[in-house]
Amino acid sequence: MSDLIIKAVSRTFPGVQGGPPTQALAPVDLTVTEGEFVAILGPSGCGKSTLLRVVAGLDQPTSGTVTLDGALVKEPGADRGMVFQSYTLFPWLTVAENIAFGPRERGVGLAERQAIAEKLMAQVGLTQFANHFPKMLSGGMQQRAALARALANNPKVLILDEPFGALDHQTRSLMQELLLSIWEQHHKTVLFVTHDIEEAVFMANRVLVMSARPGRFKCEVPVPFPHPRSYKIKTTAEFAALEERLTEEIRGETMLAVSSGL
Ligand SMILES: Nc1ncnc2c1ncn2[C@@H]1O[C@H](COP(=O)(O)OP(=O)(O)OP(=O)(O)O)[C@@H](O)[C@H]1O
Repeated sequence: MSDLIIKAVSRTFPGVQGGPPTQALAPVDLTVTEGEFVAILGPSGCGKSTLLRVVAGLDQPTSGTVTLDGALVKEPGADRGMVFQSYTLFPWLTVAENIAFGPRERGVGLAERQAIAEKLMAQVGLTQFANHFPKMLSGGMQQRAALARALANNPKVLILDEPFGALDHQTRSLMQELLLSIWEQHHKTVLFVTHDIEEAVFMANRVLVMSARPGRFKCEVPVPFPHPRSYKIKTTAEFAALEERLTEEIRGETMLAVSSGL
């Protein structure tokens, strides 16, 4: 099983210009089993992005370890695909070239990487924009391309940090449905950070709430809705009850964060 195991991971940043160090993350433990979709919510500044950066191998923990499929994570790798809030496509590459970038880096031949790009462009609805450059695309289209690029190496885990945070409400809802349908087809392991409670409940199998900084996991809420899920579940009483519970949990932490000036 290619479980993602986060064991006693903490991160403290050194002080800036003689100031005190910042403990972003208390030691946290989390096991995400293969094929699970886990969403993480928490107040601003509680260390969510820090945790994802460590899992991605973009940052080193102060203590603890991250293992994927038993292998220690030390640096970014093709086994983890990432999408961030800010648009991170290479501006000098077309949509097709952006998506094929990872396979090209791994030495995949031209025909095979073109086939990968075509399949993924069809999946995210960008076939007609294969030769467009990122600046010619809307924000939603850029994030669809970013998602396709993250999937192109067929990663074991998708690491998504507020990927829809900059999108308008309607585009965001469509992106949630797209990601959910991709998950329902491929059952990738997903670690998803968001500020949007509805988004977390709609897509995840399990929602974790982090405490105010230094972040630790405060509570865990399983999401029992069966798949495939329709956007219509958002209007059910069960959905509203989960949202309400999570709102209460996060509200307490956000008030703590604000009162301590985090
Ligand atoms: N490179 C860094 N150097 C110093 N401090 C940092 C660095 N990166 C993050 N921090 C601090 O660590 C804390 C956690 O930051 P992080 O970005 O992980 O929070 P977050 O929960 O993702 O916030 P948000 O929800 O607002 O994106 C913050 O206090 C932040 O200022």
